[in-house]
Amino acid sequence: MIEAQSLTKRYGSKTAVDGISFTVQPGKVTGFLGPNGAGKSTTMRMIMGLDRPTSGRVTVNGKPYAEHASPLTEVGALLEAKAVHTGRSARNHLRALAATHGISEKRVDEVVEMTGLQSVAKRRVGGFSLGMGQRLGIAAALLGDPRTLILDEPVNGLDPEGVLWVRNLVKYVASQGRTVFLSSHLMSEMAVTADHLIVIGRGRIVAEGPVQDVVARATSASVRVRSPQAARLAELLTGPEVTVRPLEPGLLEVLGSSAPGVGEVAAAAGITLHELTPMTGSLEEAFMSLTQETVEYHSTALPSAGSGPGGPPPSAAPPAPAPTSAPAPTQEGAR
Ligand SMILES: Nc1ncnc2c1ncn2[C@@H]1O[C@H](COP(=O)(O)OP(=O)(O)OP(=O)(O)O)[C@@H](O)[C@H]1O
Repeated sequence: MIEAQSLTKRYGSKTAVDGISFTVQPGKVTGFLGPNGAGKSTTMRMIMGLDRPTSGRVTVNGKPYAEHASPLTEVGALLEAKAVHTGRSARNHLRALAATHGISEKRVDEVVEMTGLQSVAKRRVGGFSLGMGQRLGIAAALLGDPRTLILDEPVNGLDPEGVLWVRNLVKYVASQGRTVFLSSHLMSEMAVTADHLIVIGRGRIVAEGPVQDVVARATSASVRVRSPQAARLAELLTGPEVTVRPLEPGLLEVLGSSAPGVGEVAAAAGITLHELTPMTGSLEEAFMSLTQETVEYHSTALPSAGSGPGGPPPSAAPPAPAPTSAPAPTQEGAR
């Protein structure tokens, strides 16, 4: 279990983490979300004793990290989102780490195999791709078979197989009753991986709870209903608390009612339905709505594909220098 009480970190005049209190429970995957610069990495570094809180405290399994006699078996962490640049091979890197913590060579082989590094275990880590470096970082985090796993952006740079593997790994680790705390900017991945969420913005907690609750509170549910008598149905449904929007001929979006409610109204009026679908918001929508006030690093909207003189943008690169009238992305505030 990780427990933070009024945890605060200031760098000069910048308050990176602003008096947050939270508990990360064992037995579930807790996702840590927030826009760039929200304070996620700083919080994780304080948990690992790599940054000293300006005030407040954070403990892992009841003690500050540094006070654990055998920290690697207590907490495994991946905090650097880049490969370790070293002339050592991956296996030797893990062996060295294991040796200083009294961990067996057998465990080194186990984590090499678990993370899919067998074929490159003898290669110099310096030549690793981002994804292989991530796998090595995760292997190091797993080395002590820790009760608590902290992963900062673990899927960054991983291929789809790697992303799926991380998802299954953290779910498995949590199912063993261990504590898992991970950050990611990939909302779709977090939605299918985490059980519980802590969302921060500008160093403060803006939402916390089970994933479904966070999404339900921050988005509005609606009902999609398809009917050959859509206009008549819209008339009957519309009321002080119910809004109906036609999406296309014969298809309505109903806000303020439920699928059973819409079905009852239709049945009472003898209206035929071809579709009745409850729609819930996505985690991405919830995240945008929860953090819109706290985003420090804003991007400007890009022109839609094909609208500029050069046609669709050639790649995902930002439009700098701008080929159209769109200004280049701005950065507010300094990191
Ligand atoms: N060593 C440091 N010195 C000064 N400011 C720092 C330092 N480390 C972090 N900050 C600032 O603290 C704030 C929080 O940074 P942090 O890296 O914790 O955010 P984050 O949520 O992990 O962001 P990202 O999603 O971009 O990784 C940022 O404004 C950052 O610029």
